[in-house]
Amino acid sequence: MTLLNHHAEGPVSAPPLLLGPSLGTSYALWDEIAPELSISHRVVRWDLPGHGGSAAGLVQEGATVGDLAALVLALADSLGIERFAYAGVSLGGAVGLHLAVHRPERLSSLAVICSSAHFNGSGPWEKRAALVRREGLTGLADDADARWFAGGFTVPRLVQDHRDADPDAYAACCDALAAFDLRDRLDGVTVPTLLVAGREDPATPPAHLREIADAVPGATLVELPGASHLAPAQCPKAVLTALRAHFGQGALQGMAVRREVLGDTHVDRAQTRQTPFTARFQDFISRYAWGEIWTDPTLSRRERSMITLTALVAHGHYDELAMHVRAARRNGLTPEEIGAVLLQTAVYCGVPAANSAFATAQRVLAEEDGTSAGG
Ligand SMILES: O=C(O)CCC(=O)CC(=O)O
Repeated sequence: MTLLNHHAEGPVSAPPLLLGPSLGTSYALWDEIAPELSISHRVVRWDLPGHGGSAAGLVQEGATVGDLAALVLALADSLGIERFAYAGVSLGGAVGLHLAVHRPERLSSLAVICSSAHFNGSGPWEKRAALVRREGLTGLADDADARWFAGGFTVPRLVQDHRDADPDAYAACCDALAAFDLRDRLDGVTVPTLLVAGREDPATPPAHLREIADAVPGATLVELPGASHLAPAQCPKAVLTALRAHFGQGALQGMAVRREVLGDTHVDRAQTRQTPFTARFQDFISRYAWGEIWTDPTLSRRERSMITLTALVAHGHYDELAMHVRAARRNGLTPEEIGAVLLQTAVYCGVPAANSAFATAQRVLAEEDGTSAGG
């Protein structure tokens, strides 16, 4: 299958972040931002069909945002990326909203920039698609600066990309915008969502982003003064700051839970011992184990402690077991309950494993509670 043209940067082991472009542009829209984000993420930016380096034949007349989202998922699949953070501008943002509504299991976090849950109905886009199918893109590209940028700013490369886009693919993308309306699905979005609006954006003014922010539970809205429709190109620093804060949230939240469960002493020690070599691993633990798994309310912290103790016994990780016996006490398990968990591991993990586990737990409980853990 032909894939969307894309550019990947950043460590392959870093959390994936996909960046989507707006109509008429290419992944060059992210030139000022992607290299910065790739310090902490595996950044994959992609081109719309018939734009940049993507084949025009990837979309046909009557295309939908769902079709574009399917192409993005095919790209992610081809790169072995199951779950990813996503940021998109305008049509690229609509793709992100579609994924959040229809394929939430694929998204860890979403940023929708200068975009909307609807693009003012089908009329203007049907007209634009017909114009481009008839006359090509030259006229529209000539006017691009006024639609995309504020205050005489321009990015010649992006305007050139607009001029060079394939008219039929561009028109098919207009068809997708014409049919797009997710307003009545926004209250079901569960992925952490950031909205970024350009105060000077004539295409998707702040009211469009505010409408999403008001409907999506827990969403955050940032409005950028001086930014028009292509905020990542015109105000890259402000957009980068907003994206960093949003996509770094998992690590912050995870660190708070990590401290609650493992205690400040342990976490401070781990932080002090951190080196450039281990920093990525420490960040991964905070963000993923603590920011995603331990924060998931489906199971209580007591239940998670019981599962974790069992898994550590099963694999003979006695140093980690000692740490998690302390965590289990902090999560409310009594010494008797910890003993009952370890007794059960004797059945499912084996008596020698449980024997070592009891010795470890007895030592820790004696230190923690100043008792001999029931003798
Ligand atoms: O180029 C424009 O006129 C803006 C088009 C729009 O709002 C959709 C997009 O940028 O993806």
